[in-house]
Amino acid sequence: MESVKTLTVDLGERSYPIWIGQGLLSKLPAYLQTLGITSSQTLLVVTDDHVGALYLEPVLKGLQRAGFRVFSYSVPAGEQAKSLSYYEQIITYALEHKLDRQSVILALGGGVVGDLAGFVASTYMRGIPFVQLPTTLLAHDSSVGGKVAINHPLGKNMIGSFHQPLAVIYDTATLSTLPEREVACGFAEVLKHGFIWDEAFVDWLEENANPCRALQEPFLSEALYRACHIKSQVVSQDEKETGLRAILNFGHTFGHAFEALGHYRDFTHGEAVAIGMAVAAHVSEAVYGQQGLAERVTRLLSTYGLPVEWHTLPWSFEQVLEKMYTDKKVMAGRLRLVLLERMGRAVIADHVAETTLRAVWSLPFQNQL
Ligand SMILES: NC(=O)c1ccc[n+]([C@@H]2O[C@H](COP(=O)([O-])OP(=O)(O)OC[C@H]3O[C@@H](n4cnc5c(N)ncnc54)[C@H](O)[C@@H]3O)[C@@H](O)[C@H]2O)c1
Ligand SMILES: O=C(O)C(=O)C[C@@H](O)[C@H](O)[C@H](O)COP(=O)(O)O
Ligand SMILES: [Zn+2]
Repeated sequence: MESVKTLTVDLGERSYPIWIGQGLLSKLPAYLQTLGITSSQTLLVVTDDHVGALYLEPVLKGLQRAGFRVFSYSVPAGEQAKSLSYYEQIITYALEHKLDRQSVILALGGGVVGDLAGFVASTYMRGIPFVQLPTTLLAHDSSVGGKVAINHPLGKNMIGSFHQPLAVIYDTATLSTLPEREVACGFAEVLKHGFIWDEAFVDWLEENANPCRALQEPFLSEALYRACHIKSQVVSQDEKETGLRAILNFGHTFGHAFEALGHYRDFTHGEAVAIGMAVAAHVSEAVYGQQGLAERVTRLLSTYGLPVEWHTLPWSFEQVLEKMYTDKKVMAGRLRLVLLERMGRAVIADHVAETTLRAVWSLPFQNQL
């Protein structure tokens, strides 16, 4: 018997469901109808060339059979697609194909497609609806919460907005084709949700840590459900990051600096954030004195196949620090770092001395583990 897990992102009139289950894409037309989307509305499926080759045709056929007028646009796979150039190309395509204010964008792919297509949706004719159809493990995070953006060469997600989807329809069957590297990347954000919010979830991820079982049920659905639940609770309390939501940025002040310094090529988001969380956990331990916390964070990241070393990175501390100051959390010229006061409890710290950061950065590698 197929089972669909449901969560709700509670945002008043902008509340929406997250449906998680095997084979949901084959029932996409019915899900869209449940959302009140009718065949009088034109659909545009945005995807990338890897995902498109695997899943686009059946999705388009299903929608056409159900009477929808549907177009599709595919961008090259990878972070480079989160650019002004691809943003403009999709807008042009939408205009040429006469999408109007009732049209709906369907983001079929990982976080790159979700962020890019969502940003198109948030700005096309001042905003049209969109639905997230995540196909990566990492996209349990990116598809929920309405942060949509593209990158600028000088900084990550620098051009964007908050635009909530109508729904997240998460077909976990698509995860079976994910490359191993991308499975590991997805666990970076799954682990993050545990580190910042729920020590019992971290315990569970430790007990069940087994890379060979990463995609097996019921482990996978349970991990996704718990991580999405944490994300939706945080977003429901602080949609536009006026306070609490910033904890979802654990590891990201460092991670985004690594991504930008690497021209969005050298590391995936998940890898950059994993190294960033390893650094941030060591800073946390230095600031809050929780013995063993950094060791626990780095061991778990490594177990799930993620990088945790920063001493091999090709940038100096000064280069990294300068890039960190472009972080969106910077306030009045002060860095604001997400740290772990203890496992399962994140805080925002604006008082960490640069000497502390430098000391952590300079730790010999054996002390980083
Ligand atoms: N908006 C948010 O709240 C938020 C949260 C986390 C991350 N993000 C963003 O998400 C992006 C990273 O997302 P990602 O890790 O999903 O990367 P991605 O979208 O680039 O996908 C990773 C790779 O996997 C391929 N792929 C996707 N689904 C597949 C499938 N089912 N089978 C085979 N291959 C598949 C893609 O083509 C790509 O090559 C970053 O840009 C990051 O900034 C946003
Ligand atoms: O949803 C959020 O809020 C997050 O911070 C989730 C992050 O995992 C994600 O990478 C997000 O895109 C980062 O946002 P940014 O505002 O730091 O660009
Ligand atoms: Zn992230």
